[in-house]
Amino acid sequence: MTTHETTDGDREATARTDDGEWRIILNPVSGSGDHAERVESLAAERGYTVERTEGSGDAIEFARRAGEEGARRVAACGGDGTVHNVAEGLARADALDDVTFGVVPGGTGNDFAANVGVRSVEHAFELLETGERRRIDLGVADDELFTNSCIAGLTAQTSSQTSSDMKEQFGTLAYVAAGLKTVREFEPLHVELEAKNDAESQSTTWSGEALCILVGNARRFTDGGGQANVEDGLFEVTVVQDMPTSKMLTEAAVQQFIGRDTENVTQMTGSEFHVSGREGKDIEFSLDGEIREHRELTMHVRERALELVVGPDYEPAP
Ligand SMILES: Nc1ncnc2c1ncn2[C@@H]1O[C@H](COP(=O)(O)OP(=O)(O)OP(=O)(O)O)[C@@H](O)[C@H]1O
Repeated sequence: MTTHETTDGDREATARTDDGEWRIILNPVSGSGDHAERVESLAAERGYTVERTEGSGDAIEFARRAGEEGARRVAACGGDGTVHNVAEGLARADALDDVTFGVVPGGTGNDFAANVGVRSVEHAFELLETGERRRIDLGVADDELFTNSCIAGLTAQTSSQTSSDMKEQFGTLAYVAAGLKTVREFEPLHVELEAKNDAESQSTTWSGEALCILVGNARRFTDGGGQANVEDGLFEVTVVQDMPTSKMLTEAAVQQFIGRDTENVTQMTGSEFHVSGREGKDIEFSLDGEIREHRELTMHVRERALELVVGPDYEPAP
């Protein structure tokens, strides 16, 4: 039994069905699809419950049900999309405050797991028992949660084709340049952007033609300290302005050399971020790799909204 504070201060008792064990929502087709049996057997040894998804909406539904049934420990096993969907399902059940969240990497990129120091399936199982718990920020894009990042533009289409190693090794511009090579035609985004920092009543605006907009909550984009701090209540936003590919490759080299951003790359931070297209067309956004379309989008940070099991290498702002 736990109690919840209601808005008018009354304490409301809620029956919960916590049995103290983990409930793992498993995407059996993520990554190379060879993790499911291993995960099920590790879970069975420990008496954890595994729920296998059978279709694309299942992870959200299973997580929502877990939240409604009062599960206290819920883990997502899959890639970034699975983590995204499980967090979203818990939010829909209004259960984020009541749950400890775990990540078992079983996807292709596993960016989120890597960012929070979870190295492998076996490592994840060790951590579920003994790992440190931290409260991390979540992003909200209109009504949908994201854990890692919200990306618009070129990289929204290509992020799934570029490994996270590559992003880390070569930095944002090289990553974007690599994206350009894989897409024959790409129209830059004509956008107006505004980042607001509520705590400091500051706002930064940008308008122009962007190749991509990277809004990071936890994701590592550049090797020069460009990772968003996942506990500071702020997004780290990187905007890459449209420029010829040849220039981009030169800038990528410069960026690599000086370790910070260049003329055509703008950085902003804020607890709120607004993107609006100037051409009345929908813009494709990748929320943790899940593609959505919006004509405009408002994002805000839910500061320290989720208790997460992290690995020993975890640092909020490496
Ligand atoms: N049983 C299933 N059958 C088909 N699709 C599924 C199933 N379960 C989940 N999905 C879909 O799989 C996608 C999530 O894949 P996920 O991102 O976790 O793996 P990945 O793409 O291999 O890894 P990463 O995003 O880390 O590179 C979601 O879009 C989800 O809807």
